[in-house]
Amino acid sequence: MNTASPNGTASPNGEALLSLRDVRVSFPGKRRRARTEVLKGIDLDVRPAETLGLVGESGSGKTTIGRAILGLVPVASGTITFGGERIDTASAARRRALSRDLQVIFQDPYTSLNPSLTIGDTLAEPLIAQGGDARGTRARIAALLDRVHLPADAADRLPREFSGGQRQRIAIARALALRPRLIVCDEPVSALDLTTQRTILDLLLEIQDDTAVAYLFISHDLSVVRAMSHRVAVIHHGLIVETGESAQVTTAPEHPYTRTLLLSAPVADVAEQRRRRERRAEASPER
Ligand SMILES: Nc1ncnc2c1ncn2[C@@H]1O[C@H](COP(=O)(O)OP(=O)(O)OP(=O)(O)O)[C@@H](O)[C@H]1O
Repeated sequence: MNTASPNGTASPNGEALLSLRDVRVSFPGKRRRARTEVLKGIDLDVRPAETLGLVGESGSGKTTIGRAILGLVPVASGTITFGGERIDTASAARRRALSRDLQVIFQDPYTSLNPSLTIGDTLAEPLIAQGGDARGTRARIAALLDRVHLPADAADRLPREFSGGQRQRIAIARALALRPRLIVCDEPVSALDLTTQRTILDLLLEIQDDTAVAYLFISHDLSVVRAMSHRVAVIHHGLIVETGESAQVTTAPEHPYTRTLLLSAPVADVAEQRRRRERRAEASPER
């Protein structure tokens, strides 16, 4: 069975592209030699060409999952496999090779681009690192800028000449440079205003339609996750408490924490705010 998608395509079932099994990550704690376990046994699957939304409150461990997948924090136990290959134990050289297939877009477009490199050089870096020649690299940069709806002359300019939304387009172009199979999108629109958010989200959907790239879409914002994802996983205190089809998780959640998350999501509609207050009061009459 295929699942309905936010962008009209279907989410293919079957073999996962990325799998996390019982993944645990801990950091040094406040007391000497003590460690704080931040991920407490994460199980996750992202299928080819799908968007898995990962939602949870601040500090629940979302970014740490993304960083563990990218090899930026050590995994204490459990396994991460990508395309059938175990990657949590990959060497630095293998990691560099994996960056062809596994990419990331960070939250802050103001710090994620090197301020002293032109956009052309920023986009050329991964292409040259993977052995691209000068002519092919120039053509690919032009195609990437076109792909993210930026003019060709953007290649000669520096990041400071671009707005936050345009910088995020550049970060997306850089992530796409090597035609990855999966992009970890870590809060890719939360630093942007609402109108710009919509255009960046539309761009990500458009790119997925064209390229069948899979996204692990990390956000604290349930409405954004609902709009973007085929399936949604909910994280609470370092554990996945619920995973399911986006519509099901965001309208008829099974876990009490997901229900709380839904009721506390901000809404513009005043009548809906009132209804939620009433539902919250019913859910906890003692308050
Ligand atoms: N390098 C680190 N060293 C120590 N503690 C860390 C480190 N990275 C993250 N943490 C802690 O791990 C917990 C989870 O952090 P993480 O950034 O994964 O949460 P998050 O769900 O992405 O939150 P947010 O939405 O605020 O970014 C937090 O308590 C954080 O302080």
